[in-house]
Amino acid sequence: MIKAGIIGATGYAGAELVRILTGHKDVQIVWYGSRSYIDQKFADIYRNFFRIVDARCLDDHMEELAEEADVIFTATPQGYCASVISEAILSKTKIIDLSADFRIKDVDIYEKWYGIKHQSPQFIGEAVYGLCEINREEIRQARLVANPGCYTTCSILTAYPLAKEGVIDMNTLIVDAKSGTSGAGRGAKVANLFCEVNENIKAYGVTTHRHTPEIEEQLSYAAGEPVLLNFTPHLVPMNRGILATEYASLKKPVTMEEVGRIYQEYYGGERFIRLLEPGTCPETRWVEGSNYVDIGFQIDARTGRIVMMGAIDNLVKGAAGQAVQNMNLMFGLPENEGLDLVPLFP
Ligand SMILES: NC(=O)C1=CN([C@@H]2O[C@H](COP(=O)(O)OP(=O)(O)OC[C@H]3O[C@@H](n4cnc5c(N)ncnc54)[C@H](OP(=O)(O)O)[C@@H]3O)[C@@H](O)[C@H]2O)C=CC1
Ligand SMILES: CC(=O)N[C@@H](CCC(=O)OP(=O)(O)O)C(=O)O
Repeated sequence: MIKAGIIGATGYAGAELVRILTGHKDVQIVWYGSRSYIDQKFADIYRNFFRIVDARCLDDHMEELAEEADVIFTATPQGYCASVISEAILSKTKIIDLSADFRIKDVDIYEKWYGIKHQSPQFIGEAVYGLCEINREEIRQARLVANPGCYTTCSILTAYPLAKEGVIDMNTLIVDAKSGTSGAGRGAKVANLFCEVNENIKAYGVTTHRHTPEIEEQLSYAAGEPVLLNFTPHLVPMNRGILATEYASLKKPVTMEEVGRIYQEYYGGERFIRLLEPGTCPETRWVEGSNYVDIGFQIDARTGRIVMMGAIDNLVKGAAGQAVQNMNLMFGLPENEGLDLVPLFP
C-alpha cells in the first residue's frame, strides 16, 4: 500500500484528491491536512464522505508527515510548498505539488507573475513538469513533480501536437478559455459569490493572468522557439469545467484529414485524451468528474486559421486526477489506476 498525505485536503483540489484516492486500491490516505479545521472530522466538512472517511484533519507538519508517507500531495496556495520543502523531506518521500511553485523554470518569471519571492529555487531544476502525456518518462524517475495548472493543462494539450509539428504560426496563437468557479478555490471571495457569478460571464486577468508564462514556456519547448501568446481566461457560472478555444494561423494549407492524423499520431494511444470526430466540438459536461481531455478542431480555409478546442474538468485532469496519474507513474502503477471515472451527466 502506498501511504499518501494530503496537505490542503480541505480545499477543492484536496477534497477531489481524497475522492479519487479513496477509490484507489493501492493507496491509503494517512494525513488529511488542514489549517482551519484541525481535529475536525473530514466528513463533517465534506459530507459526501460520511461513513466513507472517518479520519480527522491534522495540521500541516511536513517533516512529521515525510516520516510516515510515501508521497505527499500539496494542494495549497502558491508559495506554501516552496516554503516547507527540504532535502531532508525529499530524501524520505515524493512530493506532488498542485501549486505553481515548481512549474516555471525561470525563477524571475515566477516571482514577477506571482508577485512572491521563491523560497526554494534550488529545487526548481529537478522538478518535473507533470503533464503525463508529454513528460511520462521523466515523471517515472521524479521525486518532485510540479502538477500543471488547470487552464494550462487544457491549453497546452490542445495545441501541443500542432506546435510540435510546426503546423501553426506560434506567434499568432490566441488562447481563449473559460472556467467554472471551483477553479478559484473554496476560500470566500466577493467575486465568487452566487450573485456575482450567476447569469454572467466575464474575462479577467486580461494580458496579466499568471498561467500565461506557464503555457508559453511549455509550448516553447514543443515548438523549439520562444512563444508569446495571448491568454484570456473567463469565469462562467458553472461549478466545474474548462473549455479552451485556441486560434492560430496555419503556416501552410492543410486538410482536416492531415491535422486529424497528427493528433492521432500523438494522442491515439492515450488513455485520457479523446479525439472527437471531425466537426464535433468538446463540451465540459461530457468530461465532468472524469480525467478525460476532449479535443476537437476546425480549419477555417477562408482566414487560413485553425480553431483548436479542448475541454477538461479543472478539478480532475486539471488538478487531482492528473496528480494521481503522476503518482501512478512515479510508483510504477498502471497509469489509469483509480482514474477510470466515467463522466457525470446531468
Ligand atoms: N481549484 C482548481 O481548479 C485548481 C487548483 N490548483 C491549485 O491547487 C492549490 C489548491 O487550490 P484549491 O483547492 O482551489 O484552493 P482552496 O482555497 O480550495 O484550498 C486551499 C487549501 O490549502 C489549505 N491552506 C491554506 N493556507 C494554508 C497554509 N498556509 N498552510 C497549509 N495549508 C493551507 C487550506 O486549508 P483550510 O481550508 O483547512 O484552511 C485548504 O485546504 C492551489 O495552488 C491552486 O492554484 C491547481 C489546478 C486547479
Ligand atoms: C476560475 C479561477 O479563478 N481559476 C483560477 C485558476 C486556478 C488554478 O489552476 O491555479 P494554479 O494553476 O495557478 O494552481 C485563476 O484564474 O486563478
